[in-house]
Amino acid sequence: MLCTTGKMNLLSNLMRHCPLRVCCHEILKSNLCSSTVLRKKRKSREEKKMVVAPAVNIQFKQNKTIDIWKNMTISELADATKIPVDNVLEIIGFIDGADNYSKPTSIIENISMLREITKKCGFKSNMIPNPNISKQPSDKYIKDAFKRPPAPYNSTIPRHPVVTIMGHVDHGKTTLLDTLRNASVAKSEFGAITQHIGAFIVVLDNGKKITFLDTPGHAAFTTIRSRGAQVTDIVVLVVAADDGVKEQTIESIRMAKNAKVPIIVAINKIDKPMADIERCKKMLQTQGGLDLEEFGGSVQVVQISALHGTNFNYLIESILTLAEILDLRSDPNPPAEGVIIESKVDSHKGKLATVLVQRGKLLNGSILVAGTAWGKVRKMMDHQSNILQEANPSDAIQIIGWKELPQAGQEFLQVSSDKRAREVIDYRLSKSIEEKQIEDSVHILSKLEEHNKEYKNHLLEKRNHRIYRRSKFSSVYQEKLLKNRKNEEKEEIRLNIVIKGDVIGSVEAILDVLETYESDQCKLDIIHFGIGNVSVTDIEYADAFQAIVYAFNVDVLKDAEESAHQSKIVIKQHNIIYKLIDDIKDEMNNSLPPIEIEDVQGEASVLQEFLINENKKKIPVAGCRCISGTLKKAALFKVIREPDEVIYRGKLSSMRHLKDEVVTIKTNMECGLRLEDTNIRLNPGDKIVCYTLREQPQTINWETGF
Ligand SMILES: Nc1nc2c(ncn2[C@@H]2O[C@H](COP(=O)(O)OP(=O)(O)OP(=O)(O)O)[C@@H](O)[C@H]2O)c(=O)[nH]1
Repeated sequence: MLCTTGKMNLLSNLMRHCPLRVCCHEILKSNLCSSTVLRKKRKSREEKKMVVAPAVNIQFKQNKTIDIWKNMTISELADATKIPVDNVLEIIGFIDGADNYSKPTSIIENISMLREITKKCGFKSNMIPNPNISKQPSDKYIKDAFKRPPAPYNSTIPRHPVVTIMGHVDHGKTTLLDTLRNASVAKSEFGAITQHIGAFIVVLDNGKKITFLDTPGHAAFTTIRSRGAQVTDIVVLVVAADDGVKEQTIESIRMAKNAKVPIIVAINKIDKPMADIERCKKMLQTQGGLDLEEFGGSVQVVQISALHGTNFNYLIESILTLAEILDLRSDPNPPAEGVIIESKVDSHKGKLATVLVQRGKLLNGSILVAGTAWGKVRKMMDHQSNILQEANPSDAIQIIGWKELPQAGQEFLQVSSDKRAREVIDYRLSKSIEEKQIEDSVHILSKLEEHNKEYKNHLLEKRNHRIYRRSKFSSVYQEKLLKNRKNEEKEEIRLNIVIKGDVIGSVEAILDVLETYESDQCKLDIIHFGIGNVSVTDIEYADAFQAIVYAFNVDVLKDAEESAHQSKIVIKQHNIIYKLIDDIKDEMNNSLPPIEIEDVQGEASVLQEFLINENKKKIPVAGCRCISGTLKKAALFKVIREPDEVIYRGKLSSMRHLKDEVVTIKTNMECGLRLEDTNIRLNPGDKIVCYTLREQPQTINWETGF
């Protein structure tokens, strides 16, 4: 609401300009205030008149009609009437029940109120639909593009299987893929040259096809997990017959099972003299948890030699049989949908992406969106560089025509036009900025929380230390403290790392593998990851969190190298994923404190306690017999009371044989032992163990994470 002075100023202004003075006097009479108030305010009105009242020439009752609409704002009304917004607000101040409309942004949702205000401004009104409605973001109209709902079964047709090869390092995945790829080239009419596009299709004599994904197996699974999209239909698990089930064999089985993708086992290298097929099968059953067909389960096993191409026909047959059982089908009608398998910038062809079509027919000229990238299909090619006019479900093809490079793992969708693609991208970009802001604040909050926790632990540690020093080294208390400390340490130990890689596929593959290495002893914290050479920013991240930088297939920029040197940040470069993972595992092991191992030197049994006088105090001495090993005075001792309670840990202040102070006592010798803590009383039957401490490095058991 306007203050009375404001109203006065406006009124005086109106009176000067308004031809209907009576009307204004009426307003004055009915809405404003009594003559007493007027008199009181006159002085100040006169003073402020020139300053507050804008010099406007409002032509009231000009009978002009303006367009108005529901939810018009005060400033929109000011624009329509051409009255300065301050004056419109002042006019509103005279209207009963209009108190809510006190700002230029106030929305007038009440239509009769809107008409009243327009009338008071001296205009007639013409009601029109809100012209801004198409410009306003609305929750009801989401500009994103989505997958279509699944097609009914009877409008789908069979499609060929998409297969991923997985297995332990060096078990023959690449050799198998190479032999299959070469076979597919040899079969082609022109014997075209294959190029690596991340996938290839094998066409059989009977016309049946199989698409093999030639990306690292893990990358294909990352896609499944991150997008919820089923990229691969079947996993061929390669196990070397001379090596059996190994760590990454188990990991591959776990990933396939998690993604609910069926497995066919290819026992490879059967040509090798050390090949032990039966041992392999047993290991797959017991360690891998696979129910093999010949033991009554459903997992097919094929024995092959990837090097010599032995039994490839059986492998192909097994894949086709399983595909038939899986009844793989898809909707053949446009628009197309699928997944980006790989993407890169080619120096000749520009931005290229290998995509797997999962649904619909993809034609030249189609407009595609993938994440925040879009493009128009200018050219489609297979792995033999054959130009294609169309691609169908389960086909893996290379596409040229991207405006921006899409990322591996993203789903692509066909949209109706360039305009629609831009609308989707704009929407996704604005949403991703919002999401990034939320993510950043969550990250900061969680880091703050962690910091608070660490600070609390620090206080706890300090407090424990104070109590520890004050206490009389009570052995029971020491035991408890040791236990507490172990628990606290458990919470605190973490390895912080930064990961940089050459392409998104490899970074995702690394992240995916790391996800499977969880340990309660040491938390792995990936504080930052990305694509490209290691830069100063990466070093800054690492410095802030005291992290190690892992560079996969990328270089370290010169200034980043200097910055790392100055801030003593370790950068480790690798070009084999498993070596990098092993290195991280080693670092995790190294960050664990060594555990203390007690090496028992000898044991004594307390026969009787003697109390000797010393400085008017009675000091207990244990009369013992050494029952095993040797007691060494310089070592540590613990006293164990039945049933199994350690009541003292510490040193001896004296060790005597008869009257002599000695440094060792051998088995069967009798002795008098005096503990450093003279408050500990001893009972016959107590056991006194002499031990030394040895530090032993800890290693994490990856099977259990402990
Ligand atoms: N004798 C024999 N050697 C094989 C066979 N298959 C693969 N090899 C050899 O085993 C070694 C490793 O094969 P790769 O195909 O590179 O194994 P991989 O699983 O792809 O290894 P990574 O890419 O390191 O994970 C190579 O020296 C191959 O020649 C086979 O059937 N018989």
